[in-house]
Amino acid sequence: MSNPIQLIWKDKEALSIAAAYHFVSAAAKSIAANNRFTVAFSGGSTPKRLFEILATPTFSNNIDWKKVFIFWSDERFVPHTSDESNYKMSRTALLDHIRIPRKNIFVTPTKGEPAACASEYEASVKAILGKSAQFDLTLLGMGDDGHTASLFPGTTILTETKRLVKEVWVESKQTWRISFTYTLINKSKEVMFLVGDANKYPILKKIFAKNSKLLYPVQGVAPQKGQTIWMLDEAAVTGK
Ligand SMILES: O=C(O)[C@H](O)[C@@H](O)[C@H](O)[C@H](O)COP(=O)(O)O
Repeated sequence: MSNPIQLIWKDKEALSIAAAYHFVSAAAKSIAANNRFTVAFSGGSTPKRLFEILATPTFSNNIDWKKVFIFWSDERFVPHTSDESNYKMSRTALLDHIRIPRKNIFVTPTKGEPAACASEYEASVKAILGKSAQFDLTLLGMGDDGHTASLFPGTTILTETKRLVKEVWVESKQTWRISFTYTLINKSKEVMFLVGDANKYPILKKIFAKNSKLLYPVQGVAPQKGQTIWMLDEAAVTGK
């Protein structure tokens, strides 16, 4: 496990542009090495801005989308047409504007029972990634309660070790979610957190403190063989 890298940008816009450059370069490297780029998207307003930037020709023309395979690190258990859907957000911000084969987009199933949908999604992950279950890049955000993906404080998924994807009941939101587990996230070659805004400061301060205690789900993200990059803005690291 490599030490996490922290990069601090002036504001959310600068952070998103930097993340877009990083995404282009990560895609190019993976495609050069393995002829494909496997990436997990996340929800939240920060990834949304990244996706909008990636949709502009400057960025999208530099990505060989035919070789990009997209999953979601977590999804709300709502129809794909719902404004709550992370897939819908990604579609409107990015996927509708690029030429990517439909077969490269692995939308989280959200019809029927959450447990069956989670198993089905796990099977898709295994089918595409094979035994290694290693994404080239996993994008994550962080909520102001310290959750990441749908690994919320106090939920049973936090102690799941066998599964790669699981359904989770989130009491605080009275809703089902489908989420990657730590096991899957921590196999990733690279994890990139996108965290902007002053409301993230109280948690960042605690988790980046020397000898920090294990307090929040986000602290369980530690890729075994991969690299974590925190893309932060000044507001998130100063609280101002
Ligand atoms: O579904 C959710 O609970 C949110 O989408 C969440 O997972 C999100 O990633 C963080 O709250 C960060 O969101 P921001 O990028 O908007 O700060």
